[in-house]
Amino acid sequence: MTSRWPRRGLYAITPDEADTPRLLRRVEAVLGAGAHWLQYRNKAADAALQRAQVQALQPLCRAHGVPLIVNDDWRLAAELGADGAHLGEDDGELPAARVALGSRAILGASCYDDIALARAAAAQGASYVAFGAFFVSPTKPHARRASPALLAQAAALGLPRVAIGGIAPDNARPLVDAGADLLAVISGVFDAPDPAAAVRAYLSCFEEDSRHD
Ligand SMILES: Cc1ncc(COP(=O)(O)OP(=O)(O)O)c(N)n1
Ligand SMILES: Cc1nc(C(=O)O)sc1CCOP(=O)(O)O
Ligand SMILES: [Mg+2]
Repeated sequence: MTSRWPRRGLYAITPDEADTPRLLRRVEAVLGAGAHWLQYRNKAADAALQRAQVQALQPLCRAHGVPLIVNDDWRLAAELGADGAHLGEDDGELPAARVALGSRAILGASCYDDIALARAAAAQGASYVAFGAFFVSPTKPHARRASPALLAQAAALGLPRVAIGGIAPDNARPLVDAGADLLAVISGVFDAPDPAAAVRAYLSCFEEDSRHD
């Protein structure tokens, strides 16, 4: 996984969008502006719509050289040949997902505010560990909160560290400074008045020479 895809950057996550042509237009703008990874997440869609939307997103992601990661459902990811799956605490077992998806797939694990979960996920074949929420999330206002210190603690795992939860262009840089490799964002990108400009603002947080001291 680590050699095929970028290890740093913006990890855009789709909003709950029922209209598939509109979803594709929204995602196209975000990938065209330089987002590095895409997660398909639609908590409001039934299984048929999820399947159709993953299939619709696959050629778009391929055209942009961006991996498509399916939220929650590793079986769907495996069946459709997606680039990976993201699992939270209620989404099944990482070892089974790893076997089904294969060694080259991206397998993400939610670790919330818990370094022990991250150590266990790494031992069970996760490709990255995700911590959050770092700020109040408009998408998930009741998400448990994580401290940036976790990002430094997780460095020893040797896996990309993903930060999520209420991340905006103006609060993201301290997370990158604390060790976040990928910023995972829904509303800050897709609810922005200009999503492409928002993507560029997040990407600037990774630029060494634009760093504020
Ligand atoms: C990159 C990333 N990190 C965390 C999550 C949250 O996963 P989960 O806790 O399973 O919650 P839902 O997304 O399923 O509501 C994620 N999806 N992506
Ligand atoms: C899906 C999700 N998981 C979280 C966690 O903390 O694990 S926070 C979150 C929502 C992220 O959306 P936004 O960028 O709009 O805050
Ligand atoms: Mg989940």
